[in-house]
Amino acid sequence: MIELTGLTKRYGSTTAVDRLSFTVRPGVVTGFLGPNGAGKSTTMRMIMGLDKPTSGDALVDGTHYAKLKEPLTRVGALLEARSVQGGRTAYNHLLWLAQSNDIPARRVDEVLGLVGLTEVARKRPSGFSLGMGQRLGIAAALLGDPRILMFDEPVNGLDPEGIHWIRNLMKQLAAEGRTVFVSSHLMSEMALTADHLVVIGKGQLLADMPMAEFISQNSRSYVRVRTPEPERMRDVLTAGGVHLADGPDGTIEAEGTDAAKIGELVAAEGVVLHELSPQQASLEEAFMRLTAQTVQYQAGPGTAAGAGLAAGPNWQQPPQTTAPGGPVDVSKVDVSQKEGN
Ligand SMILES: Nc1ncnc2c1ncn2[C@@H]1O[C@H](COP(=O)(O)OP(=O)(O)OP(=O)(O)O)[C@@H](O)[C@H]1O
Repeated sequence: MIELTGLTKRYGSTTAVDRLSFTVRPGVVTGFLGPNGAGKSTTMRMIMGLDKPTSGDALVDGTHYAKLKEPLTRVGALLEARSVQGGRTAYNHLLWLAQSNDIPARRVDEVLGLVGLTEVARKRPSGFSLGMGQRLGIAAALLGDPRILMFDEPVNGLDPEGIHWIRNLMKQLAAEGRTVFVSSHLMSEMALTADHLVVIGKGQLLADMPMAEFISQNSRSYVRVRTPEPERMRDVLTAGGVHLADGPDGTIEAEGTDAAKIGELVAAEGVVLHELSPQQASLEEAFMRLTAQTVQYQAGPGTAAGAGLAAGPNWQQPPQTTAPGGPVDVSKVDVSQKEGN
């Protein structure tokens, strides 16, 4: 278990992590999301004792990482900045780590096999591709067979087969009852991997809840309708009490009702439909919507994000999201450092 209590980190006038309190529990994959600069890496570094909190606490299994004896057997981590001694072979790098934590040498061969690097075990990591480097970092994290695993952007540089592999690996590690905490920018990947989400923006906690709840709380459900008779259809549906919004490419988005009701209303008036499809928001949409006002580095006009396509031009303001420790109204999160836009 990983427990954060009021964890805060300031660099001069920048508050990178702002009173974060949450618990990462065993048995599920917990995704850690936030826009660029939200404070994910800083949080993970503090959990690993690599950065000292300005205030607050980060505990792994009830203690500080720095106080763990043979830490690799308790916590395995792949952090963004990997430190692999260029002169050592992959095997010797892992062997050196194993020996420093009293881990038997045979475990080195095991983890090399597990991550698919057996054939290059005697090669130096300086010649490795980004994906191979990630695999070596994952091998190091798994070396001590720890109960707690943290991965910062683990699929970075991996090919589709590698991404598939790490997804299954994480699920398997969680199914074995381990604590698995993973950050990623790839929403589609996170949606397939994580059961639970912790979302931060500008260092503050925005959400801490199961994936399904996060998507339903932070997204709008609607039915997409396409018709060659838009005016007639608008009249019929509006008269039927359905709220309508303009969608892309001449589609109409009907809110607050289901496809069956819309079908019945238009059929009664003989309006022709070319499409009637309920829309389920994706994790990406829900994430963009929740964090829209906490994004530090934002694209300018003319890009998808700058044009507001992420949230959709007709979307309402984000709802209040309840996080442990109190509700956070994202519209009130400090946006004073926001750039551009
Ligand atoms: N060593 C440092 N000195 C000064 N500022 C720092 C330092 N490390 C991080 N920051 C700042 O703290 C904030 C959080 O950075 P952090 O790297 O933790 O965010 P992140 O969520 O991991 O971002 P990304 O998704 O882009 O990796 C940023 O504003 C960053 O510029």
